[in-house]
Amino acid sequence: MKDLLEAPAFWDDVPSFEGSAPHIFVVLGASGDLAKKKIYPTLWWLFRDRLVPENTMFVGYARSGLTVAELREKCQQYMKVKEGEQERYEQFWGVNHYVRGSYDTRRDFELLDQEMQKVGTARANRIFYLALPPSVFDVVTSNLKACCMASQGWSRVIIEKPFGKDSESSAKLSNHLASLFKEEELYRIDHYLGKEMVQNLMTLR
Ligand SMILES: NC(=O)C1=CN([C@@H]2O[C@H](COP(=O)(O)OP(=O)(O)OC[C@H]3O[C@@H](n4cnc5c(N)ncnc54)[C@H](OP(=O)(O)O)[C@@H]3O)[C@@H](O)[C@H]2O)C=CC1
Ligand SMILES: O=C1O[C@H](COP(=O)(O)O)[C@@H](O)[C@H](O)[C@H]1O
Repeated sequence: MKDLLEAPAFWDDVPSFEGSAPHIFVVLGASGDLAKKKIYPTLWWLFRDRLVPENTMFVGYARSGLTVAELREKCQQYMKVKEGEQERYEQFWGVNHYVRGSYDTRRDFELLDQEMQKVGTARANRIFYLALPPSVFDVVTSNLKACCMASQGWSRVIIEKPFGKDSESSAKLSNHLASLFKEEELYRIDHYLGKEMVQNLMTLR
């Protein structure tokens, strides 16, 4: 598995990296801990290394009334900006936007959709990252489905663990998501599986 992931030929052949297509990456819960410590730093490093399509916009969404400058300040200590990267770093924040809104109000998701229409084109692909407590996964995904799907491009929803707290709540979440999205539109992430120690479990055993 590790060999496969590391083989350059594997990545060279990936057909779905749409380098010139416009993309909008939305961080829901942008004001939170996961967003500042993991998501924005990772987005910055991908942007810095030109591993996201050139024409990508980022939109943060949360109930807190933040400006992009305030969001930037919250993330600052985790971004690890090195010498010589400042110009690219400014470019990164230059393509960032922020929308204030609640998780259970449809009107706010309509406004998020309007912002996405403003910053991107109709054919932009949309990626939604739920950096949110599991208590709002249901209502947020319902509102995304109702108001925020890409009109011409594709849409994807990414959820960070936990996917429920027992088999019943996990099944409930899975059924809810399956009622809204096709399986290929969903990504479930457990960043711990990317940790070196976890990846070395096979060797350790
Ligand atoms: N922090 C981490 O390192 C990791 C987190 N996770 C998972 O990621 C998700 C987000 O975690 P994290 O960022 O730490 O969480 P936070 O508690 O920081 O929540 C993220 C944002 O969600 C909003 N929020 C918080 N509590 C509630 C609530 N009760 N109802 C509605 N909105 C709320 C807040 O934004 P606002 O008030 O502005 O709307 C907050 O900034 C969780 O599922 C967590 O388990 C997984 C791995 C690591
Ligand atoms: O998933 C989790 O991640 C957080 C952060 O871990 P980090 O080592 O990547 O900083 C961790 O605190 C939490 O216990 C774990 O469930």
